[in-house]
Order: sequence, then C-alpha cells, then structure tokens
Amino acid sequence: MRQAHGVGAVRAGDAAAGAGLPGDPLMLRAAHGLARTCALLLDGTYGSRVVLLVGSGGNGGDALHAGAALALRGARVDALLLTDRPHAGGLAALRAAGGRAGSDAAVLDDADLVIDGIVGIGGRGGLREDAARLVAHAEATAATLVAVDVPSGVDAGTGEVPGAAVHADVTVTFGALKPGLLVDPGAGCAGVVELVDLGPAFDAALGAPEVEALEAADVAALLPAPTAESDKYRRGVVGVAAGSDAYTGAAVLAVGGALRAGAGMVRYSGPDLPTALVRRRWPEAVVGEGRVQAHVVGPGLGTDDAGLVRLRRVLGDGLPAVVDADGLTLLAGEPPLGGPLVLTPHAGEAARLLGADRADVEARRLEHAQRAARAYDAVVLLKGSTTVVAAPDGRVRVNATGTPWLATAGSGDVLSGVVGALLGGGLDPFDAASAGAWLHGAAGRLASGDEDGTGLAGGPVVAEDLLDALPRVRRDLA
Ligand SMILES: NC(=O)C1=CN([C@@H]2O[C@H](COP(=O)(O)OP(=O)(O)OC[C@H]3O[C@@H](n4cnc5c(N)ncnc54)[C@H](OP(=O)(O)O)[C@@H]3O)[C@@H](O)[C@H]2O)[C@@H](O)CC1
Ligand SMILES: Nc1ncnc2c1ncn2[C@@H]1O[C@H](COP(=O)(O)OP(=O)(O)O)[C@@H](O)[C@H]1O
Ligand SMILES: [K+]
Repeated sequence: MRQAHGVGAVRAGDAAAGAGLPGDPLMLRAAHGLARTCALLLDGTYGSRVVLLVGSGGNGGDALHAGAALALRGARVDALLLTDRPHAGGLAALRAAGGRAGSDAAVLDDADLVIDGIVGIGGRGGLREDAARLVAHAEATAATLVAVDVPSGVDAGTGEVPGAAVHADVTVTFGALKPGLLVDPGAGCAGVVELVDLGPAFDAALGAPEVEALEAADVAALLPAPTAESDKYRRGVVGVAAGSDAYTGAAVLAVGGALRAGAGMVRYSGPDLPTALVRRRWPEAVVGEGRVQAHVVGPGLGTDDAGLVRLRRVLGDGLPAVVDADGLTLLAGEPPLGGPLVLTPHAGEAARLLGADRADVEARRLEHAQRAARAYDAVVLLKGSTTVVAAPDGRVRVNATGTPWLATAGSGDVLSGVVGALLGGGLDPFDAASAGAWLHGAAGRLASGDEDGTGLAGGPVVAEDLLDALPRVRRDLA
C-alpha cells in the first residue's frame, strides 16, 4: 500500500526528527537524497550544468545543499535566487563548494538539469509571476526538471493547482508521499516520484495516512477467490438493472464487467430490447429478478419515471449496490435510500450530486469526493485521470493504474459491473470500489498497451476490449 500524509503530519514528522537542529541534519539528509537522484539522472556529474531555482524557504535550502553536493562532484552549478532571503546555510554551502548565485536566467539555456526549489509544503496559491516566468523558461529548454518535495505551484495537501505550476520529470519527495503527488491535477505535474527516507523518528510521528493507493499485492489479497466449497451462489450473485431501449450497450457492458470480474452469476433485468442483446452476448447471464448479493443499477437506465421506478425497486431491498450514470442523476433528487452504496460519478455527475460546478470538482477532486461521500453516506468513486475513492468516515484511496485511453464511451459501464462483482463477492464498499478501480485501470493499460499509464504509449481501446483484458489482469495478479 502506498500511503500519503498531509502537511500537518509531515511537519510533525519534521519536528520529531529534529528539524531546525544546529547544522540542519534533516535538511542535509533530504538534500543528500535529492543530489543522489540528480547524479543518477545526469549520468555523470563532472562537467554537467545544473541550475537551481531557489525560493525563500526550506525547499530552497534543500536545492542549495543538493547543488553544493553536485558542485563538489564537478558539476557547474548556478543558483537563480527568487528571494533576497535565501536559506543562509544552503547558500554558504553552495558557495563553499564553488557554485554561483545570481539572477541571470540565461544560465538556463544550456542547463542539463534544473532543480525546482521554489516552494514546497509551505506554498500557497499558484506560482507568483517571477517564479512562473522562470519555470516557463526552464520548461522550454531540453533540461531534465527535478522538483524538490513537490512541484512548485501544486498544493501538497490536496493536489490543487490554482495557477502556474512546475511540470517535473521527476519529483524527489521527503519522508512521506504527499496527497498532492497522488491526486490530479497535481499528480500530473509530478512525473516519476522518488521517496527519500527521513528515518524512524520521522516515520513514527506521521500517524494515519490521509490518502492510500492500493498496489497489486493489496488487490490480490482483497479479491475473493473460489475455494473447494464454492458454488456460484457463494461466489456472489450480482443483479444488474441497466440499459433501456435507447441505451442498450450499457446493459451488455455492465453485465460483462460483472461476469469477467468474477461474479458467480449475473441476473439481468430490463426492457425487452436490451434483454435480447444481453441474452445474445452473455448466454451465461440469467434474465429476470431473483436473489442476489449485490446490485448494479443505473448505466443506460434513462432518467424518466420508468428509470426512477427501477432505481427505487432495486435499492429498496437494502442490499449493497453500485449506482452509476443515470442512476446518479435520479439519486440526486431522492431521499437517502437502501443499503450500503457505492456511487461512481464522473466529474459532471459529481457536480450534479453536489449542486457544484464541474470545473470546481475537477480542480478539487479530493474535497468533492469527500463531500459527496458525507452528503450521501456512501462510498464515492470519483472517476477521472486519477480516480478518488472516498468513504463517509473520511478514508480516501486513489487509483492511478488507469490510462487516458480509458476515456472512451462505455468504459464506465464496465467499471460499474466490476465493482458490483466485488461487492457481490463480499468485499465491503470501500474495498470493492478501490479494488474495482484498480482492476479496471489495469485492464485499460493491458488492453491499450500503455504500460506507464501516460497515454503517450499504447493505442485506443473500446469498452469491449476491457472485458477481454479483465481475466488476464486477475490471472497476472495471482
Ligand atoms: N521542516 C524540515 O525540517 C524539513 C523541510 N524540508 C524542506 O522544506 C520545505 C518546507 O520549508 P518551508 O516551511 O520553509 O516552506 P517552503 O515550502 O520552502 O516555502 C515557503 C516559502 O515560499 C514562499 N512562497 C509561498 N507560496 C509561494 C508561491 N505560490 N510562489 C512563490 N513563493 C511562495 C513564501 O515565502 P515569502 O516569499 O512569502 O517570504 C514561503 O515562506 C519542505 O517542502 C522541504 O522541501 C526538508 O529539508 C526536510 C526537512
Ligand atoms: N484522463 C483519464 N485518465 C485515466 N482514466 C480516465 C481518464 N478519463 C476517464 N478515465 C476513466 O475512464 C472511465 C470513463 O468512465 P465514464 O466517464 O463513466 O464513461 P462512460 O460513461 O462513457 O462509460 C472511468 O473509469 C474513468 O476513471
Ligand atoms: K518544489
């Protein structure tokens, strides 16, 4: 499990580990880790050209100390100072090592590596204009850009990017991951994230993480596996109420998602036309209502009275349910209903659920997912470039196994089926949602061939491709 800690926890860790002691041992440890990563990226420090962007706080101090270490190994190091009060110890170390400090941005033009030490966890708001100008200049060169602790301009606690920000190739972060490195849009600015250990005293003071991200081993441990005693009922029967005469594909895809994610059985209920198509594509699905362990309701349901009647009927039995798409639109006007719910909105649907603005949801994903979870007393899986899963008790997980190739019609319908299968298999809503997002994202990467999830590699997928990839993802996990 990857874990991220908020700014308050990191400050507590700093304090416990001796921040501010004479000689700044903690900062030296951080700067040493930073310099080591830079040296690896430079592929030979001697004769390389390094530029430091230096703000007024500890973040600039890290950059200056790392610059000193690189200068001692033969790099030509220039610091561009954005402040008349740079970290004194760091500046002295840089000068003693033969580095220079100044304000002529022309040094950026032939830099091999630029270190962003403008601002770290003490930052507020987007980058100021002078900093934003330098960053734009640095990003226009061929230099590798390494952010210190967090890309400057990214809110470390939330991933908000309120204005200009650094887009780093690598971020070297200290002591603990920060939520802003895992949640978009901030995560998208961080590049590859490297963590420098600040020691056991720091770790012990951190407390519970604010945000977690499941890794393959966590998902493998969560997923229900069949045993000698299993039969199709014990493995979980999922009821799917999706699709309408206008939206038939949603039914086929949601049923497929549930089957291919390992449901013991799927019962489909819906109008004649989607029913006929589900029968043809999935002869293993049972048509009609009956006993189930969990429901999926909403994809392609329609938002008319007939849809509302189906939604109420499904949620009326108090079983765990995934509510998606049209189901969410209908739910927005309903009094609290039924049993434990997983809501799977994209940003537009989340905005409707909260009476908020879509752009605000996208800018502050963590906050809005948490708000929706509290307001609906449900686990909320907010879809998008990083998926945020929030529980009403405040726990948050994010998922980054996906790829931008997943932004394709019907992909969300598959996800709702996957999460439904895990709910039906007995996972609690928080685990079902977060493991479901992981599997769906991994299936997207496998199907598209986009191994690093950036969208730069790989190619288009259609929702049906995800269905083919899901069993392979599960097999690989085992
Ligand atoms: N504590 C420790 O022991 C350790 C800390 N460590 C390191 O220190 C970092 C935290 O240091 P910190 O607290 O000094 O804050 P930090 O992020 O450098 O900058 C704050 C200053 O930036 C400015 N500023 C603010 N917003 C801005 C903006 N939008 N655009 C431009 N400038 C802006 C503002 O100054 P102002 O210009 O307003 O006077 C403010 O005072 C941490 O991230 C890690 O890198 C590591 O060495 C490990 C040990
Ligand atoms: N930029 C992106 N990067 C990664 N995943 C994305 C991105 N955009 C969308 N997705 C994922 O693609 C899926 C799209 O779902 P949704 O918006 O409901 O589509 P639809 O309703 O057409 O099925 C979600 O799982 C979402 O998290
Ligand atoms: K920074």
